[in-house]
Amino acid sequence: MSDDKSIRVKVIEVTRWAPTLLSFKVTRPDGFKFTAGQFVRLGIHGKDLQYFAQNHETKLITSETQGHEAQDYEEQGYETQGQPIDLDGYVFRAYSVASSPYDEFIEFFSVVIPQGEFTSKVNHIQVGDSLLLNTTPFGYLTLARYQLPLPNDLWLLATGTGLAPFLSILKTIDVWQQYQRIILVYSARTSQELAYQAEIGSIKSIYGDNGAAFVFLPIVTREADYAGEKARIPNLIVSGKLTELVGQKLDKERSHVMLCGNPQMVEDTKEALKSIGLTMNRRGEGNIAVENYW
Ligand SMILES: Cc1cc2nc3c(=O)[nH]c(=O)nc-3n(C[C@H](O)[C@H](O)[C@H](O)COP(=O)(O)OP(=O)(O)OC[C@H]3O[C@@H](n4cnc5c(N)ncnc54)[C@H](O)[C@@H]3O)c2cc1C
Repeated sequence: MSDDKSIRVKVIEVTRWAPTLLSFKVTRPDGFKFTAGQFVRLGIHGKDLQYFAQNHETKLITSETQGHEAQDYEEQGYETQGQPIDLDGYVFRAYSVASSPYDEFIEFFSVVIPQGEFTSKVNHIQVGDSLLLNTTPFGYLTLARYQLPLPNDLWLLATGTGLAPFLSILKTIDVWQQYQRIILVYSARTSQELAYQAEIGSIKSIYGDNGAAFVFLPIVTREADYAGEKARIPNLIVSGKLTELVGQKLDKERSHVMLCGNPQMVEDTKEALKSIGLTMNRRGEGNIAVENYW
């Protein structure tokens, strides 16, 4: 099995936020273009990861069936770019791009599911490892889906790694020029799992200076002594507390809303938004756009 869209990319940076949460940057394939908010398919194979080559126990499990060690791939190199790659044994998953379309690298923000076929391997990635990136970008969680004229406010509501497409959107200059206010609501289980806080803190000054006003509302759902907001996003909408916390009304006339992450949160939030009069976006019209992660 092979395809000519998958390109070998090299891991150039890994950041660990929490035991089950990490980000990684990979080299950007020549000519690879995407729109902020889109996702790609990433492929992983234990033979391309140094950990599996070095870890004796795991090597016993993987090497017999998977053949090569990471070193072999260093030697075969990344010059396989553009050539069909044998995809046998690779596990592919959808991943939103977290980096800006203008960046020279591509960044991803990943959960680790201990029994997950893909992420149990991603958990061990190190600088120098390689992954496959299918260079066809997918998805409509992008600004292009909305018809002009745009309303005043853009609400970006994320749980967990559902933050990724919004980071990419916030790292474009257009979004800051097209809206008057951008509100990012980011919910995680614990404060440790609220990743990218420093980056979010400086994002407006880098990409949106003189552009839209920015409100960032971090929320945790499972940490009893967290000093900030502890609530679920749908409840905040229905109770009207979101308006109070953000200082801005979420309404049909002036808001676009994008939701991304946990399907239950997406479903409940959609219903909460509909209950206050917002509508799903179809063919450019309506307020709400969504992306489910599983
Ligand atoms: C359009 C799209 C974009 C995606 N973008 C990302 C992304 O940017 N980052 C990312 O980590 N994942 C993303 N995912 C999910 C990703 O494709 C995988 O499901 C995830 O990496 C787990 O893979 P796995 O093989 O280890 O486990 P899987 O067998 O795929 O999933 C096992 C279970 O883990 C849970 N799960 C899956 N993904 C997540 C998650 N992100 N957070 C919390 N629990 C989860 C679900 O309960 C799922 O049933 C995206 C999915 C879709 C459809």
